[in-house]
Amino acid sequence: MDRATDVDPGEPANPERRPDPDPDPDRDRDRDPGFMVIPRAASCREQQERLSGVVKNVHRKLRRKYKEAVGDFEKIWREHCEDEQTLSEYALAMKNLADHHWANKCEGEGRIEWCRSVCQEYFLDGGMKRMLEKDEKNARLAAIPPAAALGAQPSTLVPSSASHRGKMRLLDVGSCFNPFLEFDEFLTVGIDIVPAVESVYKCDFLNLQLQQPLQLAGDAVDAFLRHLRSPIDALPAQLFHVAVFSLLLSYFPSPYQRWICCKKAHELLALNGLLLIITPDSSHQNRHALMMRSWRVAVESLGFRRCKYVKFSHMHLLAFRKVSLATSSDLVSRNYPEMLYIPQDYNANEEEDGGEAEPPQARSELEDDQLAWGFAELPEAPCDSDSSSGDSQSGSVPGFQELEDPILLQS
Ligand SMILES: C[S@@+](CC[C@H](N)C(=O)[O-])C[C@H]1O[C@@H](n2cnc3c(N)ncnc32)[C@H](O)[C@@H]1O
Repeated sequence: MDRATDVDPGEPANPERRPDPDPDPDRDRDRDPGFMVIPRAASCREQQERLSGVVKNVHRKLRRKYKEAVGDFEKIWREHCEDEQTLSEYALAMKNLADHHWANKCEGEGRIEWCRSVCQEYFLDGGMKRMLEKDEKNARLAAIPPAAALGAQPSTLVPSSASHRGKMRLLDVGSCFNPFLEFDEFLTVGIDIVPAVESVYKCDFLNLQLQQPLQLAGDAVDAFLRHLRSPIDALPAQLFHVAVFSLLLSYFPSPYQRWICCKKAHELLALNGLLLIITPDSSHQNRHALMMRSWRVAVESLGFRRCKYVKFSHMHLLAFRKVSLATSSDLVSRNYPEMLYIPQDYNANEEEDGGEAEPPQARSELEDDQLAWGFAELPEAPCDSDSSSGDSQSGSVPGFQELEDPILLQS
């Protein structure tokens, strides 16, 4: 059993501590990794490292099991989801980090605020309308001679639904502590395999069943969402305006599960809905440009188009809009799921060195394919046809210990 889970919260883990001449109810909690109460004596940094250790151990253990079992993910995943003690400790640790260590914007780097502002701009301040008009203009330019296009009239095909009314229906996958619930502009549905708070529904997104879209008016759809019950096993397609994967995809040990998630998000979103992906990385923004390019190609192949990309010091933040109802992926000619890799997928010895590895040096055909156009992948790069302005913060060069799941380690 892992150190972090080998603790009975009802008993001090180390019997040598007894008898206690000066019993302090919080003292054992200070020492036991199973307790998530904020200790008085330990420094903020130590608390944060301990909590992030609990979280990182779960990620590592899952990756290790996946590698050892040579990819029999279904069995490993089932066992993982049944390990309630480990997952509850994980959920508490994440909530504790969010409540006590990431409350300061620069610690969690305002990822939730970023999602909020992207949605505001896109749905409420005319961003979607501008993008649709641009699409239409580009389509006209592609179809008719440029001279004629110069005299083209303003858009007539942009649907009136491009201006949003009512609440934005937001699905937060891996929500843990339901960070979007407090915002009035969203009708939030938070789901997680192990919710840290009651308002989050229990749901395994990997195994979520999809149903036919609801044929209901907007108000009735809202009512449907307000009456969901835990656990959620199935949801109708095209239900949401926004799907958020905040620090979700790197939880999974294989690119294929990340792919399944993106595919499900595509089906659950209405046309022109947004998929927001946030993934940890403390490296300088150019270091994993190839990886981000690769993610873009994979996600776009599902019928999305990237509309925003920002690099914060410790994470990448991407917004994709759903531009077609059909999924266009051709899995025969290109292995799109494999494109959703993360550095940890290639690190065989992460338990020993705790560091981060790069993909193998010898390039595969796939990487060769990407390399030709990969180097230009920079946040808000001019090649990003949909880019609207946005802050792009360059990352600081991380210390060695910050390399793996860095967001969980920063002080
Ligand atoms: C690193 S936490 C991120 C929490 C939160 N979104 C944030 O940004 O702080 C990842 C969360 O994803 C959840 N998760 C992992 N696999 C999941 C799945 N298949 N379905 C739903 N939630 C999942 C975990 O339980 C965990 O709470």
